[in-house]
Amino acid sequence: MTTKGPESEHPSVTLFRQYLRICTMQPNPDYGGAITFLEERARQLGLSCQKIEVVPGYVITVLTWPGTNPSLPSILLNSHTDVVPVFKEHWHHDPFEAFKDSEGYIYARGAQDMKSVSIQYLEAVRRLKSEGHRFPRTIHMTFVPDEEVGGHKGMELFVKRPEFQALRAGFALDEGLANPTDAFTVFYSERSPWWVRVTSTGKPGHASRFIEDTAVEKLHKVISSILAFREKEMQRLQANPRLKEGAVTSVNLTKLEGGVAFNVVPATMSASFDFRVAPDVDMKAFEKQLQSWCQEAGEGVTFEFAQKFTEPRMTPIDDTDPWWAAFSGACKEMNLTLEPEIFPAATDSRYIRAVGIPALGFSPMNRTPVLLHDHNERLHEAVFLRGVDIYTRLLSALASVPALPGES
Ligand SMILES: CSCC[C@H](NC=O)C(=O)O
Ligand SMILES: [Zn+2]
Ligand SMILES: [Zn+2]
Repeated sequence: MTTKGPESEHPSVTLFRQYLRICTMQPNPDYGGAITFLEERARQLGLSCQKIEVVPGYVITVLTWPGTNPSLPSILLNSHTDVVPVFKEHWHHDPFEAFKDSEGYIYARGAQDMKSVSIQYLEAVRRLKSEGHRFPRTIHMTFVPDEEVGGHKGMELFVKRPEFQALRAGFALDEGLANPTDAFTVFYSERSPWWVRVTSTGKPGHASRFIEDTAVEKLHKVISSILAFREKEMQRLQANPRLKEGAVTSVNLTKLEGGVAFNVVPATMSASFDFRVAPDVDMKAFEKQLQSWCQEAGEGVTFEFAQKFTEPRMTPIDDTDPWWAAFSGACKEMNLTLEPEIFPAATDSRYIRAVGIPALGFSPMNRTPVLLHDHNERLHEAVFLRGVDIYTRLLSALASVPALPGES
């Protein structure tokens, strides 16, 4: 591909790179900078801009393009403004410079997750507006904080607010993942994060002795049970090529804490696990399973949750569903191949679905390696620009879905 000089760069790419330069990295995101940028976009696009502070310092920004039939439920385009931390020494370019190499790859934290999508929404709306289109359904673009640390000060609170109800969302789009093949992945559900800390207590003493009933011995038993379960789920995934990662439950041991000295047997030890529970799992039974793994290990072994989501939902993906028909129909017209899957991690879609709004996770990045949260996160400008084209068609289709039975 020939390299274009900066003077010939597509304005959507320039805007994308400007947004990437705002350092909204956790744990100290420059949310103010992002909001100022979005307010300016609203002004330029002639859209109204609402700001809803759900917790002091945590603002949801909503840009609205009214439809011609405001009595119809709206289309919600959600994206989060925060990004995850970087290990700067592993990057080939400054992660907040949005460097574009001679081939057209844009390197930046947030290039895939998910500042690309935010700008693609905005640029698709800009294009449709400038071409003079109007659609029956209102389109709201929500820009939310806090997603990367769980959304507890973002979307989780927002969906319970009257301002959210007032948007009257009938259908939502949120983030997905890149796909290295020619196809595009679309997510109709997601696994539920369960962060579990197991704490074991036992007899302390001098570390030169064979002390019985130690905290470590019992914790070791729990770890073995959970890692055996991990192995079983992994085998189940590997044995069935039809199963994708999101369809089984995963777990990783992510923290071990305890101990005071080499020669002191500690009275307490803990292990932290990141479970991602598949949406078809009976959650009550699964919690009982956790309980029995702890009980079987002996006295004084307990567990607590640092994160527990229990309301997974599936967005319909059969052709009789009008939203899916509009989404997949528009993709078909563009000759895009879709691969519907369950999102393996967690996004704000889980809160949207849990209040009864169908949502699809979709980030239009094909022929792109999955680099979210990774070093050298990058996106090719051509893939980015094609994404704007794709949203242009998708929004036209979704915002034109006629009144559904029961909608007025
Ligand atoms: C479970 S709260 C943290 C949410 C986070 N989301 C994106 O990576 C994730 O770890 O899935
Ligand atoms: Zn994300
Ligand atoms: Zn992320």
